[in-house]
Amino acid sequence: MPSPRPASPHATALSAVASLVGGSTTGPDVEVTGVTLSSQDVLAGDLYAALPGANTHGARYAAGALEAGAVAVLTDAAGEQVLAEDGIDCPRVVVEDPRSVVGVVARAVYGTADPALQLVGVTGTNGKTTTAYLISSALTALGRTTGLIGTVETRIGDERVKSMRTTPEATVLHALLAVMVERGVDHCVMEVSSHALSQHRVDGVVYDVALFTNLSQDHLDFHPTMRDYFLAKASLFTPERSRRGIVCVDDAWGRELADIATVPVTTVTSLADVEADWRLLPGDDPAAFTLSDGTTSLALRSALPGDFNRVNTAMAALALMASGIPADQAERALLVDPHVPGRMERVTPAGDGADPSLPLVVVDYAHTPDAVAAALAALRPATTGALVVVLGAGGDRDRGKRAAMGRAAAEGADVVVVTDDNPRSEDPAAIRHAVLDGAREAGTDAELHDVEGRATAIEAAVRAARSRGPGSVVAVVGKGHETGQEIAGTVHPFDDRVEVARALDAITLERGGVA
Ligand SMILES: CC(=O)N[C@H]1[C@@H](OP(=O)(O)OP(=O)(O)OC[C@H]2O[C@@H](n3ccc(=O)[nH]c3=O)[C@H](O)[C@@H]2O)O[C@H](CO)[C@@H](O)[C@@H]1O[C@H](C)C(=O)N[C@@H](C)C(=O)N[C@H](CCC(=O)O)C(=O)O
Ligand SMILES: Nc1ncnc2c1ncn2[C@@H]1O[C@H](COP(=O)(O)OP(=O)(O)OP(=O)(O)O)[C@@H](O)[C@H]1O
Ligand SMILES: N[C@H](CCC[C@H](N)C(=O)O)C(=O)O
Ligand SMILES: [Mg+2]
Repeated sequence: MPSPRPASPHATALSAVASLVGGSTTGPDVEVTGVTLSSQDVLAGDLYAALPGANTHGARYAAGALEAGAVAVLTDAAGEQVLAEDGIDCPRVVVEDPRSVVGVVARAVYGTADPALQLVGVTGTNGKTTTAYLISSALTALGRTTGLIGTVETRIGDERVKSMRTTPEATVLHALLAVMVERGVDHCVMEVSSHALSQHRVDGVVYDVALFTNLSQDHLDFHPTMRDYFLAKASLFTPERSRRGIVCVDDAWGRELADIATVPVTTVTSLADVEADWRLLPGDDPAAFTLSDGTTSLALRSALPGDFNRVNTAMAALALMASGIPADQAERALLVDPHVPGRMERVTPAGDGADPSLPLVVVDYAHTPDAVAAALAALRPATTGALVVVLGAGGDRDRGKRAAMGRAAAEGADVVVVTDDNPRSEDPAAIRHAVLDGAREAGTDAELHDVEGRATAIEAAVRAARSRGPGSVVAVVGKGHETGQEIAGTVHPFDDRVEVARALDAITLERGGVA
C-alpha cells in the first residue's frame, strides 16, 4: 500500500530545488509537487530521486518513473550517464551525492521545515517500538491526535498503514509529516534506526525530543564496528537533528552518549550505582516503581512485564514531560495498556483458555542477544515449571549475533528449541547450527533441540512445556508482529501468534475440549 501523500500539495520550481542543493540543471524549469526515491511509488508531478545504491542505480528505473508521471529527475553524474545511455532527455538536477540532499529537498517540496507538531524520535538497539507505543498510547489517552511511525505500523490519528521499514525513506517521512499536519496531528512519535541515521533518511527533520534506550550487538552486517553503530545513533543528539535528549545511562554507551551529546541531555538510570538526573526506585510490586529526580516523583506502573519495560515506561514518562505534559497526567496516561503487537504479547487459545495444563505462551520480538536475555529474565518470575524458548536468527543479517543469541537462550531457558526465523537467501540449517553452537558453548543444563520449520517448532515447544507440568512458560521470540516468513526470496504468510493459538487449540481438541 502506498504511503499517504498530502491532499493539497504545493508546487516547487525545479530551479529552486537546484539552487537549494547547489546542483546543475538541464531542461525546462518544471514544477514538482512531490518527491520519491522509489520508481514504484511515483505520482504525477513527482521529482524522482535516482540514487546510486549497493545493488543498482536508481537511474535505471528513471524511464518507468517518468512513464508513471515523474516530471524531473534528481541524480548524480553516474545517473546522468545512465539516462544518456537509455536515451532519456528529461528535466534534471545533478549533484555529487543525491542521497545526502534528498531530505532537504523533500522538506522544501512538502513544506515541513517547521511542522506544527511535537516530534519525538526514539533510537537504541532494543525498546524503540515499545517506548514509541507507550508514548503514543499515553498521548492518545490524553486526547491528543497522535502520529506514530515505526517497525510495526504508521498511524495518523485513527488511520493505520503497515510499515515497510522501521524508519521510512526521507521522501516518505516528509510526506507523512505534511499529511500529519494537514490532519491535525499534534504529537508524532517515531523510531529512528541506525540505518536511517546513516542513510540520511531523517535529514531535514529536527526532533523536539530524542530518546536513547540502549546499545548492544546488532546490525554488524551494516555497521563495520559497534563504535560506528554507536556514532550513527549518537548523531541524533546534535543540533541538526534534535533540540534535546533523554538518555538511558544503564549501559556504558548511554553514559558516553550523555558526555558527547551536543544538545542538552537529561539522563535516567535503573541502576543504583550509576549517576543520573532521574532514577527508577523499586515499588511495592514488580510492576510498580517511582521515577524521581529528587524533587519531582512519579508513581509509575509498567503495563508490560520485565525490568526493561520499567525502563521503557520511565523513558516514555520523561518524553511526555519534555513534550509539555504535566507529570500527574503522564503518570495516569501511562497506566493504559499500550498493546504493543508482538512484544511480550500473551497468546491464549480460542476456546478452553482456563485449562491449567496449557502453558502460558508469550510472543516477543527479541532478536538480539541482549533482548533474548532480557525477555527470558522477564518471564522467569512467572515460571514455576519449565521455561521453554523458541528462537532462530534472520538470514542476510548480522551473523555474529547468532551464537550469542543461542548462548543467551541456553543461559535463560530450560528448554531451547532452535528453529528458522527469516532465512532469506541463506541455508536455514546453517543458521540454526550457528545458534545451536552458541547454545552448546553456554555449557548449561538447558535441553537443546534443532527443529526445521517454525510451525513445527512452536507446536513441539508448547507440547514440551505442557509435559513439563503446570507453571511452564513458552517464549516464542524473534518475529513478534511479523506476518510473513521470508524464505529464498518469497515471503510466506506466517504469524507466530496464529501458530501458537493453533498449537494450543490442537491440544485442547485432543483433550476433548472445544477450541
Ligand atoms: C541496507 C539498506 O538499508 N539498504 C537500503 C538502501 O539500499 P541500496 O542502497 O542497496 O539501494 P538499491 O537497492 O541499490 O537501489 C538503488 C535505488 O534504486 C531505487 N530503485 C530500485 C529498484 C526499483 O525497482 N526502483 C527503484 O526506484 C531504490 O529505491 C534506491 O533508491 O537504500 C534503499 C533506498 O534508497 C533502501 O530501500 C534499502 O533498504 C533495504 C531494502 C533494507 O532492507 N533495509 C533494512 C536493512 C533497514 O533499513 N532496516 C532498518 C532496521 C532497523 C531496526 O529496526 O533495527 C530500518 O530502518 O528498517
Ligand atoms: N529497554 C530494553 N532493553 C532491552 N531489551 C528490550 C528493551 N525493550 C524491549 N526489549 C526487548 O527487545 C525486543 C524488541 O523490542 P522493540 O521492538 O521495542 O525494540 P526495537 O528497538 O523497536 O527493535 P527493532 O530495531 O527490531 O525495531 C523486545 O521484544 C524485548 O524482548
Ligand atoms: N528490524 C530488524 C528485524 C529483525 C527481525 C528478525 N525476525 C529477522 O528477520 O532478523 C532488522 O532488520 O534487523
Ligand atoms: Mg522497532
